[in-house]
Amino acid sequence: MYGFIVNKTAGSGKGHNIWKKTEKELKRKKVPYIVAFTKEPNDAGRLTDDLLNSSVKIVVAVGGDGTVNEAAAALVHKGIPLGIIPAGSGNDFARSLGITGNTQQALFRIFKNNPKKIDVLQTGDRCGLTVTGIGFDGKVAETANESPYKKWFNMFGLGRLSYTVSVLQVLKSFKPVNVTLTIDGRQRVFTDVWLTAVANAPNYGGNILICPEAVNNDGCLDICVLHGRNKWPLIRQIPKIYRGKHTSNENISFFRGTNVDVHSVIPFLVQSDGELIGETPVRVQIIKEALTVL
Ligand SMILES: Nc1ncnc2c1ncn2[C@@H]1O[C@H](COP(=O)(O)OP(=O)(O)OP(=O)(O)O)[C@@H](O)[C@H]1O
Repeated sequence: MYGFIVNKTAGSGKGHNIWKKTEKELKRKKVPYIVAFTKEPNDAGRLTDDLLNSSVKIVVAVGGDGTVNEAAAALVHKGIPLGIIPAGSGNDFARSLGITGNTQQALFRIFKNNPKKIDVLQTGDRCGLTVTGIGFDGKVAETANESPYKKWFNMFGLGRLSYTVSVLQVLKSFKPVNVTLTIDGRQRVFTDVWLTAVANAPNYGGNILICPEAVNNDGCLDICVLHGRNKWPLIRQIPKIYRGKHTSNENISFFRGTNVDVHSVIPFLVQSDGELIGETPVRVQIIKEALTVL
């Protein structure tokens, strides 16, 4: 039995149409399923907990990164696989697994039932699947999520552009600060840090390849630090950062580890999977093979 958790409001209402398509296909194929609809934030986690107490053998999240994140957090170490039908504006985690926006293909992938164990990020007490971003993109997540244009871009199928517009907005006012990273016990101090990205998957923010080498089942965090007093050298790198080609630059440093503590002189906002989750100081750890995905 499949258990579907559906956020009809994901992608500014795209979730509703995508569920209609999915349901039609399930009925056509006479697939046994139950469905529960989210009504507010955190419902996906609660509804997944309910499904774990039923005869459901596979949980499928129909929504964006927020919905998928909540369902995944409830499935950590439970061994029940998570399938995804992308319906959000970013869909970064789905994309990192190679799941496209084609609903039928996403559903066929679930029916194929080829489970894979992956690592997850733990940021404070929160579970994450893609990237925890500290500093610049914490502010970008706040700006994008509160922006009136996110809804409009979504309506025209241009959800990824809302992140780009937010990046440009935050660039105007953001002030870098000194940051200390302690990676597996080794301390590193950076001046004028814009962003520390701690990744389990290469992409975030609508397919920005911030840590192009990140792999979700290698037991490692990939860490990228953007630093420098002057913003222009970093701005010039933005097109390269989008394509993951920013790997040799004096203002950009990469590290690997299993555990990183991030302290900043002034508190920096922290986002994980696109949701604001707090401020520095923060600890991010990898939890090896904690989630099974389809
Ligand atoms: N019925 C609902 N009404 C309002 N908010 C909801 C509802 N159901 C879920 N939510 C919340 O909406 C938030 C956004 O949902 P989701 O991430 O699925 O879509 P999105 O923001 O459009 O996509 P993405 O995160 O990929 O950009 C989630 O954090 C979720 O908790």
